[in-house]
This record gives sequence, C-alpha cells and structure tokens, in this order.
Amino acid sequence: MPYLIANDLPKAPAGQRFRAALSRPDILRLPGAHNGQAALQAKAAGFDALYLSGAAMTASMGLPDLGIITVDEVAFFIRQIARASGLPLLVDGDTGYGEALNVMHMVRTFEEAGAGAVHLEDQLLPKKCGHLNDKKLANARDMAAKVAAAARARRDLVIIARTDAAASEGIDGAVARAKLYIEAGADAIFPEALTSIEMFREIRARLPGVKLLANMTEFGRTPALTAQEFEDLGYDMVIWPVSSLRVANKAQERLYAALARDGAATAMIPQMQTRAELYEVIGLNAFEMLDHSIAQSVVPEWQQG
Ligand SMILES: C[C@](O)(C(=O)O)[C@H](CC(=O)O)C(=O)O
Repeated sequence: MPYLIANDLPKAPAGQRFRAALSRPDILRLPGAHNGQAALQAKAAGFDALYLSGAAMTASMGLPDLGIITVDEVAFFIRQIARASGLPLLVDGDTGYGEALNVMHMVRTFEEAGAGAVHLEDQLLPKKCGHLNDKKLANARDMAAKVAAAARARRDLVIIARTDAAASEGIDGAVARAKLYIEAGADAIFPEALTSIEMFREIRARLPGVKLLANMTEFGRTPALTAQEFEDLGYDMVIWPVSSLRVANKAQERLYAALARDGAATAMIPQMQTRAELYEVIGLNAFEMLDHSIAQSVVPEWQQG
C-alpha cells in the first residue's frame, strides 16, 4: 500500500514500537539502512527495525563523520526511511549538535520525522568514529545534562547514551559514566569501541538490568561476533552501521571503473538490480494503481457512457 494513503502504516508512535521491539527476549537486530531503498531491502530480508548511521549518512553525502551535518539534514534521511519502511528506526544523534537546548531541538525534530530511538555520545566536537584514536571526551556531568535534556524533550523516543570512554578511561570510566547517564534518564547504554569479548562480558556484568547495545562495525576495534554471540553475551541490541553503504560503495566503484574502461556498463549488468526488481522494491505498480483509481473516481458520470 503506497504511503500516500497509508492505512497499512503502524498507528502507534515509532518510539513505542521501538520500545516494544526492545522488550522482546531475543537481541534486537538493527542493520544500517542509509536511505529509503536500503530500508525497503532490509525489510524485505525480514528485519523489523533499522539503524541510521551518521558515518553512512555523511559518507553518502561525500563527507567525513566529524559532526558537521545538521539536524535537518538528518531529518531528511529519517523521513525517507520511516516513510518507505514503516519500521522503528534508531538514529545516530552524534553529540546532539550542541548543548541542552540543541539536544532538545534534535529530539523533537527526529521524533517528528519518524524516529523511534536516538543515541547521543559523550565526545567533544569534532567528534569522530569511535574506533579511531585520540577522541576528546566531554565532561561526564555535561553529558549527563544532555541526556536529561533529551529525556525531558521526548514524548516516546527511546534515548540511548553512548560512551566513548573505554578507550581513555578504561572499563571503570565507561561503567561510571554509564551509571550516571542512566540516572540522568537514558533508557539504554551504547559502550563504544570495546576491543575484546572480555570487555563486553565485564560491561554486561557491571551494569545489571541495563539495556546494552553492541556495535558490529567492520574494520573497527571490535572483534567480529555474530548477533547470536552478542545475545549470548547478554546484549540487547546490535547494529551493523555502515555495512550496506560499504557494499553499495564498492559496487559503485566497480561500475565507474567498468564505464571508464569499456565505455559501457555491459560487464556490470549481471550485478545490477534489474528494472523489474527495482520497481518491485519501491512498489511502482501500487502507486500507479492508486493514481489510476483516483483518476477514475473523478470522471463524471455524464462523460462515462
Ligand atoms: C556507529 C557510528 O557512530 C556510526 O556513525 O554509524 C560509527 C560507525 C563507524 O564509523 O564504523 C562509530 O563511531 O562506530
């Protein structure tokens, strides 16, 4: 059913639907979907919740993930993913684009755009990928104030506090910050860039009852673990933030090389989504049928026979 008439879209707010998915006993699998098309493909593969990565979004815009894009640019991505898929979406809110009031503006904007959850991190600008070195950490109390601001502004949005402290303050620092952020109103914790299974295990043990997110980004510091392995470690959510974009980018690179080399895309055709497949994913026929039914309904009777 096209979103334009939308009587098959979920009625409950996305935040409530994200919370319900999170309360299920199995780990919540959140594949990155960097645009509406990726969201539809992830949904077709059977996923029922998604992740919008700052790294993937900025890279798709040809930019590095240094906290330089704006709330409205992110809202553009949220809207297309929520509209196309109808799935609850966790959005990367970086550092919240400023201090308390900026964080509150972000929360309202993201929620109104259709987000179900957001994560907010304790880095200072320019923030960077959690798996890089020399990250600058915010003061823990300043971050807690931002978490409190986010919790105050949300209606249903799930608030996840990310801490980048493990690299510089160790597990003790990460756990102390996580506790503070939970006290400030966070619904869950994202301990970023853990480098061993033992670290995942220790964080789990020292934060009993706290919902935890694992980040399975490729080419990072975290060892390659499956969703099942994270579930067995007691984690509640797992993201594969940039995977869809990495695969799409590599395919594009091959296409442009082939075009430059051959002056034709022929060699790449077997690797292409066909026209029929594309139209199937985006539901072209359903939109056309909708248009047709509207056109029919306004034809006056005297013109019909
Ligand atoms: C989760 C993350 O913030 C993202 O933007 O998706 C990144 C992912 C990455 O750069 O691999 C991160 O900082 O881990």
